[in-house]
Amino acid sequence: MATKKPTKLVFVTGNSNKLKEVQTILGSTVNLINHKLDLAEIQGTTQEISVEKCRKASIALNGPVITEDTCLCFNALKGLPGPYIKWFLDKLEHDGLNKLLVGFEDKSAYALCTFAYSSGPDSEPILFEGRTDGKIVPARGPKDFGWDPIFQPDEPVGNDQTYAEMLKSTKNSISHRYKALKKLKEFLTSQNI
Ligand SMILES: O=c1nc[nH]c2c1ncn2[C@H]1C[C@H](O)[C@@H](COP(=O)(O)OP(=O)(O)OP(=O)(O)O)O1
Ligand SMILES: [Mg+2]
Repeated sequence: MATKKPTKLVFVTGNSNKLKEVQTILGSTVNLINHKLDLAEIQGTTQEISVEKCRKASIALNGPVITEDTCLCFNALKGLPGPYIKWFLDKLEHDGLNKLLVGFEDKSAYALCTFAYSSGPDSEPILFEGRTDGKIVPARGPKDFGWDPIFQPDEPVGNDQTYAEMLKSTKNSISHRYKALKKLKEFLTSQNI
């Protein structure tokens, strides 16, 4: 039997760090093509935001696409900033995000990744979620990717490092993104895409 050609997938994102992680996690099974577009993001639930963003990307490119949305949710704040973390991070930075939790004993948080796949402009996007629990801590480690320095995941067991301090390979084995991609990959395989 001939070996299957790598799946060709267009990933619409303006974030090069996301792209790098997705490429590393998917490896050679998928021929990932990046289309850089800064898509407008609506307000609403994570699911609504993800569906709309993917729909817009699929219409813009007139073909099959994947998009990805990342939330950072503080339990003491009932899940906020959630999908709005980009703007909170931009204005408050690492220190300000820590200060949001000063009045709370509960520093727990979770990172939530949602991939959306659309087979074309007329199809309904399908979502794949991955979640990693942890806590918000004062920034530690390299500052090259978003809120990585202030998020200390509960995994691997006994972990005391932030995402930023970890080896990339460790982050990519337990991250919200890894877990969502695993589901997306299973779906693509099952659909022979
Ligand atoms: O693993 C991560 N570790 C640390 N920070 C992260 C991670 N993943 C996303 N981030 C940041 C980027 C942005 O500040 C916000 C998500 O916003 P989000 O709209 O999903 O990303 P984006 O606008 O940068 O790229 P896109 O063009 O794919 O929408 O959290
Ligand atoms: Mg965005």
